[in-house]
Amino acid sequence: MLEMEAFRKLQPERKNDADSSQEQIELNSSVEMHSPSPVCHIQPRKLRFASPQINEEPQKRSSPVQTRSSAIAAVSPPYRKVRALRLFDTPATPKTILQKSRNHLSAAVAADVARKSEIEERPRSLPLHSRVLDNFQQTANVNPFTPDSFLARNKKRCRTQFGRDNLSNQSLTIFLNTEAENIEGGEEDGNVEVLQAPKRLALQDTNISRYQKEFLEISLIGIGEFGLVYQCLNRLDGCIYAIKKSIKPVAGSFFEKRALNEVWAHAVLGKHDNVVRYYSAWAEDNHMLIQNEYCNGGSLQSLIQKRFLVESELKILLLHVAEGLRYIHSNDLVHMDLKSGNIFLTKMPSLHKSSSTPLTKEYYEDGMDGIYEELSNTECITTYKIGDLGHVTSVKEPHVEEGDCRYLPFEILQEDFSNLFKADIFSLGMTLFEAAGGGPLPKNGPEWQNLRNGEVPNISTLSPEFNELIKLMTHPDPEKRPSSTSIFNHPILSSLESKTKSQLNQELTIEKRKNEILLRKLREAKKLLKQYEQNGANQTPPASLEQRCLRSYSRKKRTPCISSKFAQKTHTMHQF
Ligand SMILES: Nc1ncnc2c1ncn2[C@@H]1O[C@H](COP(=O)(O)OP(=O)(O)OP(=O)(O)O)[C@@H](O)[C@H]1O
Ligand SMILES: [Mg+2]
Repeated sequence: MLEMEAFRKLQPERKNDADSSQEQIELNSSVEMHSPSPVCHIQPRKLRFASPQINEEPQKRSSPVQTRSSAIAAVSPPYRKVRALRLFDTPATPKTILQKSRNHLSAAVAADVARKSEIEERPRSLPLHSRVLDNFQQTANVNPFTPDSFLARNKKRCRTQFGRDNLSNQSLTIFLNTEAENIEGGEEDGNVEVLQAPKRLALQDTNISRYQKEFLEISLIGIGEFGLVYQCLNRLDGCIYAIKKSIKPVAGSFFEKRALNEVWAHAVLGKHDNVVRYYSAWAEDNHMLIQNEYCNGGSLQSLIQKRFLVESELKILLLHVAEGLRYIHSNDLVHMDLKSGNIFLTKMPSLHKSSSTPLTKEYYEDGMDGIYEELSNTECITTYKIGDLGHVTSVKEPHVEEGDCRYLPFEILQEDFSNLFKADIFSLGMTLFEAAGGGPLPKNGPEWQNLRNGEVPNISTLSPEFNELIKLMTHPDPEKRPSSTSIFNHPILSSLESKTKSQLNQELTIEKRKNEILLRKLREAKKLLKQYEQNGANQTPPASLEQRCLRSYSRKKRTPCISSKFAQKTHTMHQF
């Protein structure tokens, strides 16, 4: 209740702090833009700001002997974002990462930055190319989510220094090993201070102007708590991308860490079919920009706002997201903000049109209507992708920045981070429940508690097995929840799991191509037959061809809608 009280108190404070223009867009929610008439779906969610008094509050932890259900009942509402602010003096004047890292910048840089920050409150762009900073040019971040970075696990943040032209994996590994050894040695000597790990490269030092030069902005497609997302065309490669631009300048603010975290996570995880693909990231005018794959189907959240998913669709959603999670978890990372607003859809036409002559009306009139229709129909294959990796953290060194409380399990709000994989499973269970029509999900109160007490209501449109699986995924005991791998192998997905999605896609494509080839052959054969008919009875067609064509023709006549059954259709074609 204290937290709720704090939350209420904070609302006006937050409004006062924000300038009026940014107030319009700085929604505590994810919003998707729909063209041509943009509609904003606002979802009140995360608490991001807190007063100093709250930070001073002693942290409330449940007694270890307290039962889970009574513990759940004791906490309401579940807003815990205040924890994040313990790092800072006040929300308005955070001890910035930039300030903290000054010791590690060269004297020239430090002096420069200090002078500039005195002059102006808001950090200014310092283009990379306009600065002559030898030390700076030899620095680079080491992504903390890569396996290499674990070699230097003692380090909280890394900024490495190595030869300009030796930026290979090998040199990086050597560097990290040396660094780790140095740190160990330093600890033995009791001289940890001297050997303290360097801080990361600040965004302010990497500002570069790319957005206008490289991209053509098409439209604003979404507004989140952290960023504005634009659909952009790359001027050079001609492809569409989603570019997420932080709403505020992040350099030197609390959000700098969040922004870099998202980039680091994307760079490590953006190579799976069920995770939004990452292309590049840069700092511009102290804003963070992330160039990602554009998902043309929008978010699951926007789909749910139009209609709920039926069980067959939910199975695909479950399969895809479980696969994405399996991949994330296999890297010892966790998402921590899985929800319908952070799952995106891509829709690809299932028909891979060949370069051959397209089927024409003639074949439609020739009784090929079913096949014509089927081949002309560009049905879409939906792929669900996990996006918004801003909360990703490593299970080995968790820095948990809690996501949306509507999807979070109780143990996370209790700061029990012992089984973070299962926290993602809980969030996925809640997402399925919401997508099936169980929403809108509560943010607090008895309903919120019931959902975390194992009392997830049955959804009448779902099979008992699917309802059971949702219950298992949202079980109050994290140990009882299935892992991403066991969900993937669950009997409910057995019909889908026997072949992977890409295998099925490939098979479908091959079959359709075969079909097109056979249709072309049929067309050619019919042409020949017509020619023979026109040339008169004196010209006898070769016996084999005549036989083949007639057989096919008669079969086609008997089954004018042969396309309705794919097997029947291919059987017919194979008569050739
Ligand atoms: N790759 C993408 N393709 C298409 N649309 C996207 C993409 N990324 C984001 N969007 C749109 O932008 C919205 C906000 O994106 P995102 O969730 O990444 O921002 P955020 O600021 O991190 O949000 P949050 O409020 O969840 O922290 C999404 O809900 C979605 O509508
Ligand atoms: Mg989001």
